[in-house]
Amino acid sequence: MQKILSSATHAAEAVAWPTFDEVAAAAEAGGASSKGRKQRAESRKLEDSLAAFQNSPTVRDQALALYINAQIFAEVAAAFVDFLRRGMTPALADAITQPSASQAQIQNNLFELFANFALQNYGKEIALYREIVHTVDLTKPHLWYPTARAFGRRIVYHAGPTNSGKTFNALQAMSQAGTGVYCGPLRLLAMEVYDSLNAQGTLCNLLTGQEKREVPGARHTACTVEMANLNEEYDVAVIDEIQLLGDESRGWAWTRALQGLLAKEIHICGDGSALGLVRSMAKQMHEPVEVHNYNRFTPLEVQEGGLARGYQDVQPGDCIVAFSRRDIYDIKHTIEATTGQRVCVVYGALPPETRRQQARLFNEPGNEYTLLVASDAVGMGLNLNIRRVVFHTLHKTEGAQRRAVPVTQIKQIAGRAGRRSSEFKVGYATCLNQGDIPQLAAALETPLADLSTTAAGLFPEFGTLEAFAGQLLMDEFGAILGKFAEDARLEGTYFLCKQDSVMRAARLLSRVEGLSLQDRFLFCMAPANLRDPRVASALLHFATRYAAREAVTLDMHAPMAAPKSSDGLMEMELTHQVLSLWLWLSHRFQKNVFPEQATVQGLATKLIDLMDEGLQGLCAPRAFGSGSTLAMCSKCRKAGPPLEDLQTQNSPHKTWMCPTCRTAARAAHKHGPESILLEPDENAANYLQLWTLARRHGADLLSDKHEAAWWVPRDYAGEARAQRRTASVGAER
Ligand SMILES: Nc1ncnc2c1ncn2[C@@H]1O[C@H](COP(=O)(O)OP(=O)(O)OP(=O)(O)O)[C@@H](O)[C@H]1O
Repeated sequence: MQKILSSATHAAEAVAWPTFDEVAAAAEAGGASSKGRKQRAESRKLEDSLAAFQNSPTVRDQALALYINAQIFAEVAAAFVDFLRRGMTPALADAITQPSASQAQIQNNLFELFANFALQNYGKEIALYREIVHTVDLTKPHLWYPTARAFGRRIVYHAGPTNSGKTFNALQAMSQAGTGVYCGPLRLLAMEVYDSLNAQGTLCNLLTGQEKREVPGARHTACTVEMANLNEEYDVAVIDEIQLLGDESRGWAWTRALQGLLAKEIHICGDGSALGLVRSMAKQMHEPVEVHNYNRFTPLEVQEGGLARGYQDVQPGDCIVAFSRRDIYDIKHTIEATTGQRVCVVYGALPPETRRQQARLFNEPGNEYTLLVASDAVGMGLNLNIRRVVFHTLHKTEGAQRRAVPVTQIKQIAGRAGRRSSEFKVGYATCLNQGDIPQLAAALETPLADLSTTAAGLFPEFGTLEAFAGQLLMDEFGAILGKFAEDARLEGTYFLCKQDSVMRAARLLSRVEGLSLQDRFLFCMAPANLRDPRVASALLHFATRYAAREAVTLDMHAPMAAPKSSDGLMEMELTHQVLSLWLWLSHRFQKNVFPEQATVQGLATKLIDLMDEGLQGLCAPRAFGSGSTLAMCSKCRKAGPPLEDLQTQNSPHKTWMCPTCRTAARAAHKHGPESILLEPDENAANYLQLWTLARRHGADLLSDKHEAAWWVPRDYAGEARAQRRTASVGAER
């Protein structure tokens, strides 16, 4: 502020400006002199100058430096102009209207008077806003962890491509230390580390959002990064996949761990793209960074040509990567039907235990499971005996957008081929379609140094939000969060993580009364796929019971039998998600409010067993055996039933179309080519209402009821946000 006040004295040497005290005394004395009044009445320039000051965006911005925000500026500026009119001495009128001064000079001088006026008359409002601004000052998050700053830490960055031994070496350092913690991006990875350390004889606990396994005597812990305990002291901490600092939703968890862990040595593993960012964060923290560079153990080669005859050309050891659940099962079906080989599946919506079980089946030599079909979830964590990665496509459909798979992800996924611990000494990568291969080759050739993670994510801790809310006197959680995002001050190194899912939960729970701000914060932070109405209604139900001070029990029973179809399996995946949500909450609220945790855990385990069993039976090769030629959708080119099956149905059509494309074509015919696929993702609470509405408007429900998408006439789109939904292969933590 000092700077602003003194800057006001540059201008208008020609006529001396009265001081603030002189103007205030004149105003106090009961008004301006008659000359002042006369001049005020006569001089348009005087009024124009005052109006220009009051409406100037520059002045408005300058006022922010005085902590006069946009909300109160109009009021303060109007009161100030009124004050000037009351204190309009001839000297002041002359100064404002002097012909030799520019508008900017006059505004500068007026600003000095304005600053004094505001400080004297709006001190309380200014102090309040100053506090708010400081609460949301996210420019120096490393200062949020004073104990860590005083701990004398050292950062060791293990940088290299996939399959180069980074994690192995970091874990060696951790297991050899007296105490240690591993912070991983997935539950599955935390479980792998927990298992392997315990198997080696280094006792290790497991801590994820959903479970806590304490091993007596353990001095090491494997956890998911969000669960990192910043109050515990360690000799060595490992933070895996450090480039996820830049993840738009979860980046805050890596930033928090990197800045807040109390460990003498922080070993971070990643592809090297975050090195620059980590160096600059370390500089702020005054901590040294030591870099260990790694090279891949085995070569990785691109295979030209793709799969000439489609999935009939797969070979044992192949991992096909697709980006939607529906594609994964279509491919599994096609391969099993045409080749007679058995296929394992791995995708994010499967519980981690099931994914590990599928990986074990695939890795085990001598069984019939020689192939794997996976989503991008395969890119991290599992040790797999993959010879070749085959990309089904290099585009992902997210919401309404079709986007190229990012280069870092292509590298990470393709890098799974030819793992050191596997039997394959060279890894290969290719694409189903030959046309995608140049994109694949270019991605794999892109040097890691060219990919940089430029900013780290942040998300407010509850305490910060609470202080902010207290000052605003707001109690609607969604509005508080929105205002926080609006007012947050950030600088280049940091960004505020996306809040979509938290906001969605806030809207869903907005009518539940009886939740404290902290309760609401916890319910909204729970990892839950609220786009699914069943999960959304479960969250609503849990919060409502909790708010009514009733025990939050689960009225669920384990299914009697393993699922027999992909739909049946999806039902179980959803049930498992609800159980996971309940377990996550049960670890954060009192045990008596979420009772019988062990029973729910048991139910989840039973469900996982049934899913494992179901997956083994699912899509077993049908009687028509291998070698059948499958119909191919004339639009999307997905495989369908065997051609001979279609022929026996005396199908009059020479071409075949899959149910999705058929529905789309029917919708285009009925509603016009402009018809669109609608998904009500805005607020899961009104899902059923939208469904009813959409049906009433004649929308066509897609064949897969869980995909919750409808083709509707374009003019219906105004009633809800239209967006294409992809099946959830979602990321899990
Ligand atoms: N020195 C070693 N001795 C024995 N096995 C090793 C050694 N280094 C690495 N490995 C094995 O090689 C494989 C790849 O190592 P690691 O997982 O550490 O690689 P990474 O660079 O972290 O890869 P990613 O990022 O893909 O996980 C693992 O199976 C690991 O156990």
